[in-house]
Amino acid sequence: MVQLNEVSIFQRENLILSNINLFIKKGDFNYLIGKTGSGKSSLMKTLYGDLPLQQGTGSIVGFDLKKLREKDIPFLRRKIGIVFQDFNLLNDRTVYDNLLFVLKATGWKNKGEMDLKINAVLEKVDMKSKGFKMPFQLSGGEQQRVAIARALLNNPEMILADEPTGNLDPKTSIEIMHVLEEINKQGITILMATHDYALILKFPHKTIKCEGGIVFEVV
Ligand SMILES: Nc1ncnc2c1ncn2[C@@H]1O[C@H](COP(=O)(O)OP(=O)(O)OP(=O)(O)O)[C@@H](O)[C@H]1O
Repeated sequence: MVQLNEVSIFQRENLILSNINLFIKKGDFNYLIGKTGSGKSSLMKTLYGDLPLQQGTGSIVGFDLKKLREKDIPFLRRKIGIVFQDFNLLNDRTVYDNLLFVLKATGWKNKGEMDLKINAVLEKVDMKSKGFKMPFQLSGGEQQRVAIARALLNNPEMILADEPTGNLDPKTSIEIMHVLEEINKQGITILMATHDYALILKFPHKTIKCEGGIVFEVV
C-alpha cells in the first residue's frame, strides 16, 4: 500500500527527515508519532502528494510518488481519504451538501447514486440522521465523523489521518477511534499521526516514530 525507499523530506531547503524506509501493508493500521516539529505532517504531505518527493523513491496505492504530476493528484486523492485535526467542513452548507459538493467535484453525476453514497458513508460513521444539520450545529466529534464520512466517499484504499483527535476530548477521541477501527476492519489501510499516547495504549497498533530527523518503528 505504501513503500518508501531511502526517502529524504525537505521543507524548502531544510532537510526534515532523512533516509526513510517505510512499508505499509494492505489492511494495516499504523500510528505515526513524534514531537511537534519532528516531521509527521511533512511525511503525511509527501504521501498525499502535497510535498513533492525530491529524494529517494516511493509509492502509495499504486501511484509512483516520484512521477506524480499535478494532474495526477486528484486521482490519487480519490484512492486515499485524508482526515485532518480541524475538520475543514464548509460552514455555509449542510452535512449532506458538504458531501454532495465533494462527489460533484470528483466527477459524480447521477443524483440517485450520489444520494445512496452519501447515506452509506453517513451510516458508516453513525451520522445518518444528521445530514440536514449545519456543521456549526454539531459537536467536534460529530464534525470529525462527517470529515471521516467525506474521506470515504470515493471508496479509498487508504485513510491518512493527521491528528484526527487533536481537537477532541478524551471520551470523544475514543469514539472516533472506534469509527476508525471499524473502517480498518472493513479492509481500509490507515496511517494516523497522533500525539495521544493514551489512545495508542488503548488501541495498540504498530507505531512509527519521527525523531531526530529519522523515522523508525517503535517496539
Ligand atoms: N511550509 C513550510 N515551510 C518551511 N518549513 C516548514 C513548513 N512546514 C513545516 N516546516 C518545518 O518542518 C518541520 C517539521 O514540521 P511538521 O509540520 O512536519 O512537524 P509535525 O511533526 O507534523 O509537527 P506537529 O505535531 O506540530 O504537527 C518543522 O521544523 C517546521 O517548522
